[in-house]
Amino acid sequence: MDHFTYVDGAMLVEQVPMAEIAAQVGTPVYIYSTATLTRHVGVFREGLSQLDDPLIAFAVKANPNAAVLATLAKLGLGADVVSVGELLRAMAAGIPADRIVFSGVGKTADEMRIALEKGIYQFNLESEPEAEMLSEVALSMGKRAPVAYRINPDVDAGTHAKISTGKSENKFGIPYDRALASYAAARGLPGLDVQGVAVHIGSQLTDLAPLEAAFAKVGALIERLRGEGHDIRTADLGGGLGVPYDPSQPLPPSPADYGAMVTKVTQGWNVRLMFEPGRLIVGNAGVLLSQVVRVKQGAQAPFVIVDAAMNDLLRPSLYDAWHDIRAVQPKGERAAANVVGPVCETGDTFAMHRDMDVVGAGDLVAFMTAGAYGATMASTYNSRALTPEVLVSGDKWAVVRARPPVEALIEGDSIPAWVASKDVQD
Ligand SMILES: Cc1ncc(COP(=O)(O)O)c(C=O)c1O
Ligand SMILES: N[C@@H](CCCC[NH3+])C(=O)O
Repeated sequence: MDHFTYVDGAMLVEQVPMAEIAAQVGTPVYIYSTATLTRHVGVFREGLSQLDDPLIAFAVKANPNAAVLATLAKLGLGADVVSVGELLRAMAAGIPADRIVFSGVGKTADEMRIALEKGIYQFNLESEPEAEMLSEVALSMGKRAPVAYRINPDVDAGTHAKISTGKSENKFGIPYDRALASYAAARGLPGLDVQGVAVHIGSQLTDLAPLEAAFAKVGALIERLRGEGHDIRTADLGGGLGVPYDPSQPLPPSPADYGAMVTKVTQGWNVRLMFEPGRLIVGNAGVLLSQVVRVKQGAQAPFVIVDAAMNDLLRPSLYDAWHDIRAVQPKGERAAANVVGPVCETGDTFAMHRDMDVVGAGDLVAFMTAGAYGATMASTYNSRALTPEVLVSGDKWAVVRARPPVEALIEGDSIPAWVASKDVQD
């Protein structure tokens, strides 16, 4: 698989004028590559080429930027959404409702109503009370909701504990052992059309074995459900395939290997297969460009203080995630450094004792593999503005999310009269 590789100040798949973007938009700024997005969709599709009409529903949570979604919509992808906000964003970007699947343990009645009005392809239910609520909402609208149950196969995905979703202690899905009972109960709910089975065991998976084990459990369940008279027509195999973050680590399994495994395991299932890739599509299609504010002496290694922080890219502080950090114009020298942001938290650290390009104040650095779970997880902590986003396509680039004006940093709150009043009260 090809990656969004960055060589001598330019990305391999697409020439990105980093310095020009930094000068015009300012830093920090997320930059996405259309060519790389397109390539990743192609590589994933190619991996699944032995399957009959699979539905590839991009996990919007990985990158909900409107221009990114519109690019993926043009390439024919559907969407996996987990909130009404994501549903509306996906549709506004041109993804049709009949390619949208709604996941998540906490869908509210209002969210269900809107998704039913739009006519989405499938609700992935995660509990019996949720099934009962959806049935009631659908009946009140004179509709039947197309549903699958997401099963929890109790498989260890071998990834970071905070992004593992398929172990019995995780909040996701219905217990595998209760699945037959849950499906039987769902069949008795008149507002539901039970059409499928779903699974998703975690993210950034670097081994196919746990995926294969989970899919085998789905296959066995489909057979038993059919035996009990359920008309199972879909199987949603989720997302989760990992991407390379650290060039010194072995490459994760390729989409071709994944596709071969899926083709083998799902032989004879006779369902429409669905997939929910997120990171694989966008991870290596984006970088976070930042500028070095200053370099400060440290006890063991210098602190390179950059203008991006944990509020812009949370993954290193939340999961100790590793992102490659490269100088846009390397000087040919390397040394150990600690890369930190300006936020008042020790956890606002991108790298410790990292062997990296030597950089100084004013230099641009790129955080690689930042297209997935980057901007989407940003916050305004420390009253910092949300990071702007840029999309590159060939020799064109455009700001696809503007940096809010400084004034916006104090907008939104209101001070009630009793607080504003100068009167001193009790
Ligand atoms: C239900 C579901 N589908 C798809 C995804 C996308 O996962 P990934 O970005 O690892 O492909 C996630 C996130 O882990 C998820 O929770
Ligand atoms: N946010 C996580 C992935 C979570 C996937 C959502 N279930 C990450 O950055 O790796």
